[in-house]
Order: sequence, then structure tokens, then C-alpha cells
Amino acid sequence: MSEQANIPRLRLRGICKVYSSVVANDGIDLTVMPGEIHAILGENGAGKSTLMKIIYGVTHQTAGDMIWEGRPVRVESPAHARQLGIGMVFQHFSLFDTLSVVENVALSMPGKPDLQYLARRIEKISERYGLVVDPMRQTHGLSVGERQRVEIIRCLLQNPSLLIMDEPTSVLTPQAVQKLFDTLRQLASDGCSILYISHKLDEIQELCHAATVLRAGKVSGTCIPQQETPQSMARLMIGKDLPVCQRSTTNVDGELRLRVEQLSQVSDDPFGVDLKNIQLEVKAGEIVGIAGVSGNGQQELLYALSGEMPLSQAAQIEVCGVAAGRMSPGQRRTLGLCFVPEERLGRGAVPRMSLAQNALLTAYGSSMLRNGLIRFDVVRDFAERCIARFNVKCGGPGAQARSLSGGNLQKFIVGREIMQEPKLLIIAQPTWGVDVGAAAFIRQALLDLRDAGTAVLVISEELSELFEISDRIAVIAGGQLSPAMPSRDTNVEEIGMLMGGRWNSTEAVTPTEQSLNTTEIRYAI
Ligand SMILES: Nc1ncnc2c1ncn2[C@@H]1O[C@H](COP(=O)(O)OP(=O)(O)OP(=O)(O)O)[C@@H](O)[C@H]1O
Repeated sequence: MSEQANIPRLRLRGICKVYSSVVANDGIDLTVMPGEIHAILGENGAGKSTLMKIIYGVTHQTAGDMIWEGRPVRVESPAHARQLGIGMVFQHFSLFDTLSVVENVALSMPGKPDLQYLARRIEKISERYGLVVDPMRQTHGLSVGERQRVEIIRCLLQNPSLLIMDEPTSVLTPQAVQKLFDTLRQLASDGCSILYISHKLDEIQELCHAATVLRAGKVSGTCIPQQETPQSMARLMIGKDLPVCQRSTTNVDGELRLRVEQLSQVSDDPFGVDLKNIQLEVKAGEIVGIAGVSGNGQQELLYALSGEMPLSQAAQIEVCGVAAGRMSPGQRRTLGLCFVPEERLGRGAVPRMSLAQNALLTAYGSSMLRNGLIRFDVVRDFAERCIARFNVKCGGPGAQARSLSGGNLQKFIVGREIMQEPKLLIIAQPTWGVDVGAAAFIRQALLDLRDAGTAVLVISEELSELFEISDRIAVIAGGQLSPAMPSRDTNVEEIGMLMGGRWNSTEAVTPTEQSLNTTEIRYAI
């Protein structure tokens, strides 16, 4: 081994980070060797993202040292980090909506790159690594999965020697995950070190050479993932065994709470997906899951269901027996609809507002208003109960939404909607970025809601999640929705074929991404 290969690429000694009321990192030591894929594990709020932001120069440590390739360094800014050879793919996207993909990528490049040349490089990288994206597309019309691909491509273009990935696969397809892993293995064998944050323990086991576990800002242990099981790593992380979801039998006789009738809608985004003849019913006391590869019409369907994109005909969507297709989101809420969008910052919560204010934004119907006045004590009490019930780690109801770790904000948003005891809950990516313990808790909360008589529609890219909680599963591909089948009568192979757009329809369905083969789908489970 060369002398260079023996020098750690990165060493951290005693890193501390204190925010006004929270110690996010508390004396963290970490060593990453060249070519090592090193996982950082920990519950929501354990301090993983904060540590990565310090390494990437987004924020600065309160105490402790960072040694980069044998030399002490203080990373002043992300630009400085990139000069050193450190790249980062963020959990929350940092793309400008009003710019195209190539313009967004250009912003992180030195100087003023030629956009046409850069677009060709983006195409090459996206082809090589299977990260399908059109460089000329406007960012505002991209799904979360597509945005994440742009973030990854942007990073790979910089040829980094340390790549930090904060939950990079949370909205990628199983096929894209495998391609990404091939890429990361190839990068590692070329000597690039990778710091990999994920809540998907099976991925960590498959990909990573070493893992450091954080709990409450401190290193609580290290392990070699290949010598562990996902269960044993979960125990290391949360200090106990993972809870198993309890589900009762399906209630087949509930009243109809959501009816979508021949919904066809041309997207007003030239790069969007047109919805074609969607038929869907969800009854009280059942969970219907919609599977599909990101960018196949999920976003457009969510906009239509929530009221963000009102329809031309009211009767195309019925909520609790009322024709709601032309109603606004607020009017639909008064019918008993609650809604969790896939984008938590911006659509699910207003980043600068406190948790209490964010609670008021959607839960105002829960006795928060009287005679046109806001009952601040009720608002605060609601937020406090949500924080306690969903174990949201934060500085209390007054904490700004943007100060929460990704998983904790997700728990708050999901909790806020569940606590309104809706008649109909529509929820996208319910456990995105949530740790394994909290994910099990959210799934159980959805099952309990269904048992209490709520109709639940879940749109998720996690097949394992859909099979765990859904009574019936449908697949969206190319803007069309397959018939919903009882989940006990279907399997991963069948859903995989449907995700590829193959079902008995008079019209051929073309999904907007390559068809997935069933082996890859099985991997997702
Ligand atoms: N800007 C900030 N201001 C105040 N507190 C913050 C800020 N950023 C993070 N924190 C707090 O620091 C702690 C660690 O957060 P961090 O985002 O590092 O956790 P994480 O392990 O990455 O969690 P997740 O898995 O949910 O992403 C949390 O309690 C969080 O609320």
C-alpha cells in the first residue's frame, strides 16, 4: 500500500456543535480512509447532517479539529470544501426552481461554464450512471426523485475525493439505487472516500465498509456492516429491537370516502405527466397504496387530489360523497380531507414559521379559531401534543420548522395531519428520511387510523412499506393508474410488471422511466 493510502483522507477529533439550545455534535471522532465507504448511522436528530455540514463548510464547529489528508484545516465554505475535493449531496434539495437543470448545475461550478458544453457533460454522466434527467428542463417541474438525481449529477461532475451523501436513495427507484451503488463502488475503487448517511440498513449492509453510530450527538459505537444484520444495526442505533407493525383484518364494507372518476388532465408543465382516465376508490377503514417510479404522474395526481390544481369538472373527484374537483385545498379540508405532500419544506411546512404556526396552517379546524380569533393556547397545546406523541426532537412548539432535522420535521407533519382524525388521509412518502424506529411508529399510526375508520391513500416508492400496510395496491405508470388489487393477492413480481406499465388496458402504457425488472423490484423489498 502506498504511503498516501495510509494517510486518512479525513480525521475528525472532538467535533462539537452547539446551536442556541441544542448540542447537535458532542465530541465526535471519526476517521475515513481513501477508498472507504463509511456509513453514518443514527436516529432522527442524532447529529448526522450537522456533522456533514461542518465537513462541507456549511456551518462551523464550536470546538474540535478537522484534518484533511494529513493537514489541519478549517473549512470556511462549501466553495472551499469543493476546492479541497469534498462534494456533498444534500437531503434537502438546494436547487433554484426558476432555473433549468443545467443553469442550477452551473451555479456550483467555478467561473462561467459554457452551458451547452455543460449540458453535454450532464447527459454523459446521467447516461453513464443511469440518472435519467434532461439538462434543459425547468427545475420547478421536477419530481423529488428527479431533483435528487440532479443533486447527485452536480456532485459527480466535480470529481470529488470525498463524497458526502445524505440519504441519497430515499426517492430513487430500486434500479437507480443499484446503478448508484455500482457508481459509488467504482468511485471507491478509484480511491474516492464516501460518507454515506442512510436510514436504510439493508443498503448500508450491502454497500458500506465501516459504520459509525451516533446517538444524541455522540459516537455510541462503530461496526463493520457486512458482519451485522439490519436488525443488529437497528439495535445499535435505537438501543432496542425494532417494533413490528400489528395489523387487523381488512374492513371491506366501509363507506366510500374518495372516488376519482375518469380523471384526465393535461399537465400545464410541458415536462409534466398527463393524467389519463384515472379511476380510484378508497373506502373508510382501508389503506390503498399507490406504487410507481417517481415522475410517472404521482405529483400531478397529488395536486389534483389536494386541490392545488383544481379540475374542470367537479364530479371527477368526490370527497366523502361531495363533488370536490373544483374545490380549493381549504374547502376539501372542511370535508374531512387531510393531506401530507411529498415535499416537506415548502409544501408540508413553512420553513421560517414555528411548529405551532405550522400546526395552525392546516389544523385550524381543531378548535384553534373562535369568533375569527386565533386561540394561541390551543395552537400551542396541539403542537406540544404532536411533538410528544410523535417523539419529535426539537426545541418545542416555538422552534422554526427549518431548525428541525429532516426526519423530525417529517414526523411533525405526519403527526399534525393524523391528529386531526381525518375522514380521508392522503399521504405521500410517509416515512421519507425517517429512522427505522420512527418509520415503524408512523406505519403503525396509519394502521391505527385505518382501524378507527379513516380512509387512507398512501403514495410511496417503498414497496416494502406498501406491502406492510396496504389493503389494496395500485400502480401509477405514464400517468395511468392500474386497478387496485388486494395486496394479499399480488406480489412483488406482479407490481414490478405494473410499474413497467404492463397491465390489461386497451391503451399501451409507457412509463416515463425504463421498465424495472422484477429482480430489482425484489431487491427493494
Ligand atoms: N440550524 C439549527 N438551529 C437549531 N437547531 C438545529 C439546527 N440544525 C440542527 N439542529 C438540531 O440539531 C440536532 C441534530 O440535527 P441533525 O439535522 O444533525 O440530525 P440528523 O441526525 O441528521 O437527523 P435526521 O436523520 O432526521 O436527518 C437536532 O436536534 C436539530 O433540531
